[in-house]
Amino acid sequence: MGRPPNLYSFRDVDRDLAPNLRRYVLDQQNEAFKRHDVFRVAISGGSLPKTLAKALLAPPNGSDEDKVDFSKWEIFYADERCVPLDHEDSNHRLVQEEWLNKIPKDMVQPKVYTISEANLDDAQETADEYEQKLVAVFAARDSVKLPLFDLILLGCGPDGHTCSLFPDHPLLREQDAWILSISDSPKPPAKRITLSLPVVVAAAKVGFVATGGGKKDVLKKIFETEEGSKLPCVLVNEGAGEKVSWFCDQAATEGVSFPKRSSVI
Ligand SMILES: O=C(O)[C@H](O)[C@@H](O)[C@H](O)[C@H](O)COP(=O)(O)O
Repeated sequence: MGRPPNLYSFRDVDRDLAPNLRRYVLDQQNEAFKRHDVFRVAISGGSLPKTLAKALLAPPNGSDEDKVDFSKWEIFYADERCVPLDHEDSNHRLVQEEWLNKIPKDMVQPKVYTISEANLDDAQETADEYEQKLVAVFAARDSVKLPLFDLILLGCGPDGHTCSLFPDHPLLREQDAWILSISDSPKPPAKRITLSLPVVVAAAKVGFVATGGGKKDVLKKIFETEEGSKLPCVLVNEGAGEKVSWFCDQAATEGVSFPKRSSVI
């Protein structure tokens, strides 16, 4: 690994973490606009969309750097469950309810790339169809090795999983595909699709959001013990190094002695 990831620990989610997460996401948005006038971001489900809404739907401070321009956002799912888009297990439905539906209607809405509902019984087919959507956006697979997201925002499970990449699962060894299917997810529902590890590691930036006392043990494993060395979150830290930032609260980082920061500025 080159330089280590950044670990931020904030006192309070609403007052400290959310404004810092906003600043971080908008920095990545502004950099992406300079590069190609569009912001391509992938997001997970879990508790992340709620925190993201707190960060991104807050009133702007009036400065140029603080403008969210959803009209140039392209949102993808870092992982998705193979269920209809209006199903209670759908990450898209969760993201809509927690965040997207709350974007003021007079703003141009972001473009959202959802999975196809055509073959949900067949997780591999659903993964292939989603990969084709990425190919159409990021260029043909024979011309680029990997899609380059401007930002991937992820959660971290208590077992150290991220996206739908679970500890010790053979999918972690996949080097070629962009989107993978899993039919034996230990976290229900069993059938899902997920970005592959090489796609996550290739992103310009990767942001994790992990809050609450329930994340304390896994964060200690990820940042401090050899036992954590094969966990999917550790593989992202090792692969992407300083491109990775962890947005945590004090409850989650209690007892973690890895150097912590308390502001992105
Ligand atoms: O579809 C999913 O199950 C999620 O995308 C999953 O990868 C999630 O991000 C983690 O399990 C963390 O979830 P919490 O933030 O709720 O702990």
